[in-house]
Amino acid sequence: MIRLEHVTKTYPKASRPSLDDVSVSIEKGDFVFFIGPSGSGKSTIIKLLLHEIQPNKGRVVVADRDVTALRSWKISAFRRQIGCVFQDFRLLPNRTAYENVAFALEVIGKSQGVARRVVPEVLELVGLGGKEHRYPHELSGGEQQRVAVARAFVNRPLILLADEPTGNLDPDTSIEIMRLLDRINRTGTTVVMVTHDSNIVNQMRRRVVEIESGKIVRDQPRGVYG
Ligand SMILES: Nc1ncnc2c1ncn2[C@@H]1O[C@H](COP(=O)(O)OP(=O)(O)OP(=O)(O)O)[C@@H](O)[C@H]1O
Repeated sequence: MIRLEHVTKTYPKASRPSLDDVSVSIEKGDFVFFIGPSGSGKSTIIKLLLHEIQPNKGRVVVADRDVTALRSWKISAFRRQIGCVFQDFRLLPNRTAYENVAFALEVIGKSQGVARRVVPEVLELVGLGGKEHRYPHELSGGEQQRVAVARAFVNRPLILLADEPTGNLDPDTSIEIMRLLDRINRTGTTVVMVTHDSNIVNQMRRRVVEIESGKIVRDQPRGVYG
């Protein structure tokens, strides 16, 4: 589902590569944690997968597509296959939970009729039934992240990328969000998550890929934080 082949990324003006000859392969339906110290290159991987940045060397393959060769007019269709969740939720503040999720359908041209059917279903799935009409500021951090997960999942993406999704949440709320990601993974969605949260990694016992100074130093099935 995802392959990095000998990927090197050096940002402009940087003195050393942020990723240095990295190769990793992720199968359909996998659940993978990327861990490592601050600045080790984890978010750079996420940005490469989203085609936000290009590698200097190597190939990035996502959903059987060589992302490095993707034509610009194909980028938005490509990104539709990927749902994203971030540490800071990134909800639209002046739209309700329902509208935030419906917006993800709207931008890909789905009708309001489809939204009326699908959005309540997915909000129910993330445990927000009854809170559809709340604005983000009327929801707790955990609830806001549930909205973000619902928005990421509403198009049933092949891949869910989560960059520190529990970074702003307390331990109990973090576990609830992880349960949700686990459920989504069990529907066949490949989940790639960047995290510093050792509790979560140790509880989930999924594949762990550890990065240090732009290199993979550990790749372990059912790993722990270490
Ligand atoms: N746009 C940029 N321009 C120059 N250097 C960058 C840029 N983005 C990231 N870097 C550098 O690349 C390296 C890897 O950064 P990256 O954000 O991938 O790390 P990370 O592992 O996600 O860190 P954190 O856990 O703190 O989020 C760091 O040394 C960082 O300073």
